Amino acid sequence: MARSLGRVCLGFHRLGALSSAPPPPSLLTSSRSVRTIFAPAILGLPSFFSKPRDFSLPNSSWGSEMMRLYKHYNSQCEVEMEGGEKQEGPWQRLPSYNRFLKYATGGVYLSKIIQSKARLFTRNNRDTGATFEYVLFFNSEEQKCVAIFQAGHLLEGPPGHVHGGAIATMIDTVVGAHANIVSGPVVTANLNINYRRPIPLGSTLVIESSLIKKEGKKVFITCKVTSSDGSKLHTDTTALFVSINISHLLLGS
Ligand SMILES: CCCCCCCC(=O)SCCNC(=O)CCNC(=O)[C@H](O)C(C)(C)COP(=O)(O)OP(=O)(O)OC[C@H]1O[C@@H](n2cnc3c(N)ncnc32)[C@H](O)[C@@H]1OP(=O)(O)O
Repeated sequence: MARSLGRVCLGFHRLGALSSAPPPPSLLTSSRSVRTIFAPAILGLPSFFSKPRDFSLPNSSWGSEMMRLYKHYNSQCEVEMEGGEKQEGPWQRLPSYNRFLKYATGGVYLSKIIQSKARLFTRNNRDTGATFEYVLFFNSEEQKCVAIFQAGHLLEGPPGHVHGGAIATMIDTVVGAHANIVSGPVVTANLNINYRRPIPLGSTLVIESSLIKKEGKKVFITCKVTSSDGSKLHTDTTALFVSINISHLLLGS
């Protein structure tokens, strides 16, 4: 009983933190200005009991293109100054965990069994490399987010190629993270994707989002999916995000 109460309290504590007044805490790896009011819940806060796995770090399934691009951006997250001093660079790697909010919409708590099993689906495949392998980097000066994405064999749609819904998932993940940084808690209101060329399974892709404008509660973002060398455009997207209060999700309104 005490244990389950503890879990509920932890849940409320998280939500309290999410819905509290600005300024939002910056809870990513560095103290720079990335706004992460939603991120601790979306990306999953470390539990008190075990060190969570950061899924944005390389694993053995990553191919050479994935590693090359990872190193390219990661090397710009921290730059060495004259005299060996290290400073934050233009890019920030966004850590990524597999837990999500513990609550369902409709104002009803999920059953304890479902709560304990709930996971962010892009980060929940035990067969490493089989589905979504990706890492996100954010550049606050340029207002750009870049994901490097390796599409695993279980994402098949048309024979040998990636399912359109899986591509949409990755786009929504990138533009969603971007909008969240810009504006705090948001949901996708509109995602308009043009599919230009099929994506072969196993490909490494670059997904790049750019902020167009923020207008009141609305955030407009564009996004392109290209081949890893940038020579092929696979999709282009416009997206609209709308800011929400966290109670919007709890009440299912
Ligand atoms: C790390 C992992 C990150 C993953 C991130 C993934 C993000 C997601 O996928 S979220 C899940 C998918 N999205 C959803 O479930 C959202 C469901 N929809 C909703 O909750 C609501 O319809 C919501 C919040 C979008 C809009 O609610 P609504 O009550 O219409 O908001 P409202 O305040 O009236 O509208 C705000 C503005 O947005 C505009 N707007 C709302 N929806 C749309 C739309 N679909 N198209 C164009 N404009 C829209 C309104 O016209 C209004 O404009 P203005 O301020 O100029 O009058």
